[in-house]
Amino acid sequence: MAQYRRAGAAVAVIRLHNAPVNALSSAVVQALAQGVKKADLDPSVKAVVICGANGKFSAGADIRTFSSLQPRDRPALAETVSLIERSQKPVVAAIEGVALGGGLEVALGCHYRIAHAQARVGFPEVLLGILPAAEGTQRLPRLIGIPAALDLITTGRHVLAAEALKLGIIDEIVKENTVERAIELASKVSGQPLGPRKISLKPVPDLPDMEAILSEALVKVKRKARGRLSPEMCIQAIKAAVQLPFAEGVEKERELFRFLLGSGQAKAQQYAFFAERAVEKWTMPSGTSWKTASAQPIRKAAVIGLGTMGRGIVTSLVKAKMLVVALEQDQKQLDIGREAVTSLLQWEASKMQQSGQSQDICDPARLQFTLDFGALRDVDLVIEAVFEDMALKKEIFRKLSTICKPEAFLCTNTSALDIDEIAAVTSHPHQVIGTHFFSPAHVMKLLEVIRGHHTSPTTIATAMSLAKTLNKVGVLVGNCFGFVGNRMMAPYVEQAIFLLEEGCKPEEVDQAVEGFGFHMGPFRMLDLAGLDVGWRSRKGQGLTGPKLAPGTPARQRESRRYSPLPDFLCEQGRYGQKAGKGWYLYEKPGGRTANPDPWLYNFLSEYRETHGIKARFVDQEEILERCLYALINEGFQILADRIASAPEDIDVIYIYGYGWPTHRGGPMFHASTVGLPHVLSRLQKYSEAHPDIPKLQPSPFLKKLVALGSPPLREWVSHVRQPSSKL
Ligand SMILES: CCCCCCCC(=O)CC(=O)SCCNC(=O)CCNC(=O)[C@H](O)C(C)(C)COP(=O)(O)OP(=O)(O)OC[C@H]1O[C@@H](n2cnc3c(N)ncnc32)[C@H](O)[C@@H]1OP(=O)(O)O
Ligand SMILES: NC(=O)C1=CN([C@@H]2O[C@H](COP(=O)(O)OP(=O)(O)OC[C@H]3O[C@@H](n4cnc5c(N)ncnc54)[C@H](O)[C@@H]3O)[C@@H](O)[C@H]2O)C=CC1
Repeated sequence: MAQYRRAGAAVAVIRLHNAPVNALSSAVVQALAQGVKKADLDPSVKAVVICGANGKFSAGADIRTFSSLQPRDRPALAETVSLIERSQKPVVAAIEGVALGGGLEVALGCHYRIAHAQARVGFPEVLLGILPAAEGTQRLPRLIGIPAALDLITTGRHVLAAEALKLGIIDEIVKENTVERAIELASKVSGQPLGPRKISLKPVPDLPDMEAILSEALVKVKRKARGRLSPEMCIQAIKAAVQLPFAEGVEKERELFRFLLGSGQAKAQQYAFFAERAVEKWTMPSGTSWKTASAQPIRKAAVIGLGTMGRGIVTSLVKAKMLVVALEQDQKQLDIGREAVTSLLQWEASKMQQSGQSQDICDPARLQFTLDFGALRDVDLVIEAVFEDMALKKEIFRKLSTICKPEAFLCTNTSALDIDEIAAVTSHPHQVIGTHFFSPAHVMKLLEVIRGHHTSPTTIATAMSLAKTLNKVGVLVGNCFGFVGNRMMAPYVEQAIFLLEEGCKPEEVDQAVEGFGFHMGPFRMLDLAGLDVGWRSRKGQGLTGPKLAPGTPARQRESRRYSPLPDFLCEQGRYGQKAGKGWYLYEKPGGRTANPDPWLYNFLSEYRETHGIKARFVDQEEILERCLYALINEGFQILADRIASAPEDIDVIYIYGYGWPTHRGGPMFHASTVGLPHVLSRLQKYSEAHPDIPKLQPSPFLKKLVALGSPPLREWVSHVRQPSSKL
């Protein structure tokens, strides 16, 4: 928990010990406090060093214990941090690996801080829905000033040792032997006055425009947070550091922490933290899992197609220091792709430079642009990102099967198509897998990994490991049209469009959804993605266009309600942002500011008139419930079909791929929070009102869970019927 030893004659070393990240459980905190007291009482000890086992200082408070914390609990960690600072003997923090959250608070209680060059420090609490509650919001501003403290505490970003030194968080960087150097320093400074080293005694560095800085920060976080409480509370705590003496500031910090802890958002964000880690531990319905399958190393990869997705995928691979072959269909597209990739890599390099990281990512020797499939002979893995066209994809995979080495992994970035159909044209279907990146692929953290019927565990392990290498979160899912993410998106978008027919404006629907916390409402999202994408898919399915049977009613397909509104927009060339008009009007083609469009209002009125629809007022509650509960309902069906193996998989996909607000924990977590009987009853109500919309009819699995008394989310999958014909 915390080992106490003597180093030389006069220095005591306290080593935090709680694998894997030295989380500060109450036992660790207690042992740390005992160590500090013991050193203080021992006259032969002249100085103390605090460090962590396994090359890590500490990743902070033990998040797993938060669910059992009562809002009234006194944070023992804060008392220990004070105890360290009050020590009569100099205490030096030797920071290796990470000092995050409570870990950094412990370090700030120390009188000196030495860090290894690769160490990272930060206050990520805001990302867990809380704030640094062991006096961190009061010490950090005193140490580094208000603007830098605001940045660190409200974003939760990790800071590398070099930046931490510049900011004044640490006193010294070492390249090796961090603990030994800390022991040397401790010996050297013993006997020196400690007053100037106690951060709590320092004033917050004054600035003439302090009020303005704090108010601007508040406006900024409110705009970005979309209903998330913790960033705003962090600012209030920092404000207390400016306005109140230390002890009163600490009281305020505790009060805000208690409020956040009881808010429900903290629970959702902590669930999301563990869900992200749980999805790494994938299991196939056969029982094969991450424990037994091993990934193959990928040194050289190829990307086919350098359009919207391919260029971002290439950038991600290059950033991860892989050798990359980038292939296009003709010289013109190759030149366009090369230019796009080069500028993305330059942008990445400048970002890395700003954060003090090395930026040798643009090394041209690692990247080869070609039109020649022969250049793919020795690659370990290929990612196909050509047009969403089954015939074209099959042609490519047939070619890959003959050209690539037999052990190469063949991945497709298709957003919805059947992985098995693609795999069937190759001679190694067990090495074919879906790797569904999200746009922009070099930014978005999600990688939906789709296993086909024949995909081998090694192929899955390799794709999941690729996600990690690319600094993404891989989620393994089953094969069906749209997989998990896009399959759930379909009923959500469908409801949004039906709501327009019934009387809403696009901005009303978007505002309701954005008010819930989404980055973007459905119509802004559709305009960004391009309306032609869905139009092509609907034409392919015969829902519109030349394949549509003559005489098909305009608003019905196979006795289900259908809205031709998006088809009509596409027929008018209103493809969204790229065309300068879609559901909104933009300042120019490619413009980004969505303005309400009077043309669309007229168009909607005429459409309603033509089809005899009487426009009605739809309130925010109905907008939200119809869009979100239709999406969640599909999530239950996906669990029942065993396309996702746990609700956490769905939630992580929605948080990282579709901008679902983290403070609401993901769609399935949200359903568990509002209560399954409530979701069921609302779906029942809406499906009775709209019997021609099958996606509003409650999933039998949701009904089953309600009948079982709504068990907690972690038990849902144990109630899924086995086995499923899908697998
Ligand atoms: C008692 C009441 C006190 C109230 C006072 C409040 C005091 C505060 O101010 C509150 C806090 O400290 S909150 C904690 C702040 N710290 C963090 O958010 C760091 C979270 N961890 C990380 O970022 C990465 O794990 C990290 C960068 C550290 C490592 O990343 P890796 O990719 O190498 O490894 P992971 O797979 O993420 O993690 C390995 C295993 O460790 C578990 N874990 C990580 N941090 C934890 C933490 N702080 N508490 C408990 N478990 C933690 C993680 O879940 C994973 O476990 P398994 O999934 O079982 O393997
Ligand atoms: N655009 C998006 O937001 C997302 C798209 N996807 C999927 O990714 C794939 C690619 O989509 P986008 O990048 O949007 O398409 P895109 O139209 O922007 O780019 C496709 C590229 O493939 C190239 N290409 C076509 N045939 C080729 C061939 N025979 N050999 C080499 N290159 C060829 C084209 O020249 C073009 O540059 C599709 O399957 C799509 O469904 C997946 C996730 C998101």
